[in-house]
Amino acid sequence: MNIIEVRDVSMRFNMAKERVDNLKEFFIKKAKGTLKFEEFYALKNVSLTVERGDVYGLVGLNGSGKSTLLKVVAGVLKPTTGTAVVRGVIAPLIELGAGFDMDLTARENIYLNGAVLGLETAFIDSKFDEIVEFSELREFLDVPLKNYSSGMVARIAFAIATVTKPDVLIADEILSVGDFLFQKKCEQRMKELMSGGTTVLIVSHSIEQIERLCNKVAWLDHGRIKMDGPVEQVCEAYKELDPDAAAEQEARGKK
Ligand SMILES: Nc1ncnc2c1ncn2[C@@H]1O[C@H](COP(=O)(O)OP(=O)(O)OP(=O)(O)O)[C@@H](O)[C@H]1O
Repeated sequence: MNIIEVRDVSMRFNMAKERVDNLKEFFIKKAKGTLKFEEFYALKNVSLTVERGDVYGLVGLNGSGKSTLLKVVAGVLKPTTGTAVVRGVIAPLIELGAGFDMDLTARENIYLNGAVLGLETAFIDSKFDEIVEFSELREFLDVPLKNYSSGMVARIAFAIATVTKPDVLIADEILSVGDFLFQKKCEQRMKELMSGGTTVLIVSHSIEQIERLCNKVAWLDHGRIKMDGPVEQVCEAYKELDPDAAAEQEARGKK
């Protein structure tokens, strides 16, 4: 049974061709019709299916469209064409700090972020200690999040998102900002969730991590799926990527 179905998704962004320094200038140019945009496709005809229980990895060079695809699956971005369907409750860990207010303390943010994820206050009350234990940040609970390091924010975000046993966990590189001990702990919790039936869609630049965690992988290249399938096969091919060929291809793409 497919829990995630992405069908023929393309995502177009309009990129400004010239620099506009302020809002006033933007509106004047807009009113005059002199704003120039260049269309850019971050994703082009992407289709993929994730089955219940899969741990699905996305790999690809910088700018290949991995985060954009995760955002489309999480419903944060509406694709220009195509559809993305997820059958179940999603816990998105997409952008560090999304769903947090940096001026509030960690304690307040646990409730705020919980509410953003649709959790009841009574449920957060009952899980509060578990979240704090997992993130190992008890002594910083009353410190505003703006004074946290990125790894500390990731700890809180991961602890809240995984306290619910979601149907689908979507994680974008967020684990990479945690130290190696915390990464281990996150992987352990992900494995627990997976054995409880959670499906995982994860982006990582660590091929070792992808090989350790995933059973299937898609390799994105300039917004298209270059290859997908069993983890060994795709990772082997991706690791073979010749840096000179990649640079040449990159240069051709920019022309
Ligand atoms: N909101 C946006 N407006 C314009 N262009 C965007 C926007 N978001 C992403 N892009 C462009 O889309 C392309 C794909 O970006 P994306 O963040 O999905 O890549 P990625 O594979 O996750 O890269 P990385 O490995 O560097 O995180 C990039 O060229 C990026 O500049």
